[in-house]
Amino acid sequence: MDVKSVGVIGAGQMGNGIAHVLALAEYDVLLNDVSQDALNSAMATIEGNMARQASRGKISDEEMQSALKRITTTMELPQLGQTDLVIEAATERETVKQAIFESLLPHLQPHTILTSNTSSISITRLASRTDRPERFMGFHFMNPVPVMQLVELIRGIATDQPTFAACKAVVDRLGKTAASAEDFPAFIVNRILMPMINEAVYTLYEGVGNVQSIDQSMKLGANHPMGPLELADFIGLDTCLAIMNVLHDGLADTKYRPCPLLTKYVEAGWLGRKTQRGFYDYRGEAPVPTR
Ligand SMILES: CC(=O)CC(=O)SCCNC(=O)CCNC(=O)[C@H](O)C(C)(C)COP(=O)(O)OP(=O)(O)OC[C@H]1O[C@@H](n2cnc3c(N)ncnc32)[C@H](O)[C@@H]1OP(=O)(O)O
Ligand SMILES: NC(=O)C1=CN([C@@H]2O[C@H](COP(=O)(O)OP(=O)(O)OC[C@H]3O[C@@H](n4cnc5c(N)ncnc54)[C@H](OP(=O)(O)O)[C@@H]3O)[C@@H](O)[C@H]2O)C=CC1
Repeated sequence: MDVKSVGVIGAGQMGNGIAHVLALAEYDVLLNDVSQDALNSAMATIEGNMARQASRGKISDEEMQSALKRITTTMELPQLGQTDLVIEAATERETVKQAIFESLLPHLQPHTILTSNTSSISITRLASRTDRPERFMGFHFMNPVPVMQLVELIRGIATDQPTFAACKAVVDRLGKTAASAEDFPAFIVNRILMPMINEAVYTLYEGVGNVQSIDQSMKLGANHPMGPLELADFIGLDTCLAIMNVLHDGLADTKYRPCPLLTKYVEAGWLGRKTQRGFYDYRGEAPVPTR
């Protein structure tokens, strides 16, 4: 199937990045969120990121202008029923995702492929609640979407080959690299990355190091581009905790138990960059460690 139009649900940091790269690859994009503020700020972010790419000669001004014209925003979820491919990128909570698919189903064209950008949740289980488990997949971008090369493609137990091929063709047209992952909790990248981040929070919780020494150690000692706590703030501490809970529940192994300090930050509403406070405080000129 030839995908021409894509609906993106959730205009947070992932949804805006996904809309950005799809529009530059000449797909028509319909971006949806429950909040008009989120849609407005997503468009402002996309414009700012494209302007930076244009200023560095990565894209031309014409490419930027025509990409921006290809993105339409809407708070009306049913409108996305007209698209060929839907990528759900709303909050990492299974009940939220299920409710979205339930509301969207009556409006879908028969051929529309449904996908989720979930970081961890079972694709098979999400698919089983829809009318098209064979045309349902995990389509997992990495953050920041315009920069990161990888997209994990996750087949549910029922996903058919034409659906996989259509999604792989989209990844190819984006100029990104697809990695196939089996449908088990958190797939490949987060199965490995998130326990490392959780362990960094335990290292902080047990006083082995402070925020600065932990991040500096992993940057200078292991050549990571960001320290694990800086990366956790970048991803969102609510998302990190949600992924750890999926690993813990899904694999029933105590080695995945979320660090109580991670839970405490989330309960405080200190979710990282998106709320201006997490392991660092971002409200001043430079980030300041909170521990
Ligand atoms: C949780 C999940 O489900 C899965 C995940 O996504 S896990 C998270 C995966 N992501 C990571 O691990 C990211 C780790 N961090 C990094 O790779 C780097 O720190 C980074 C790429 C984010 C930034 O790199 P940096 O060298 O420190 O900063 P910076 O120089 O500002 O950025 C590098 C380039 O990316 C661009 N860039 C950064 N963020 C961008 C964005 N949101 N949109 C567009 N371009 C962006 C910059 O403009 C810059 O471009 P040039 O090379 O043209 O100058
Ligand atoms: N952060 C990351 O590094 C990565 C995240 N992901 C996954 O991508 C998804 C989105 O994450 P991220 O962008 O970081 O999260 P954000 O919190 O930045 O954005 C989520 C957006 O979804 C909106 N939303 C919530 N409910 C609905 C709904 N019913 N319909 C439409 N929009 C809704 C939220 O609105 P409001 O704020 O009003 O609730 C918010 O704007 C998650 O599944 C996450 O696991 C995947 C790869 C990397």
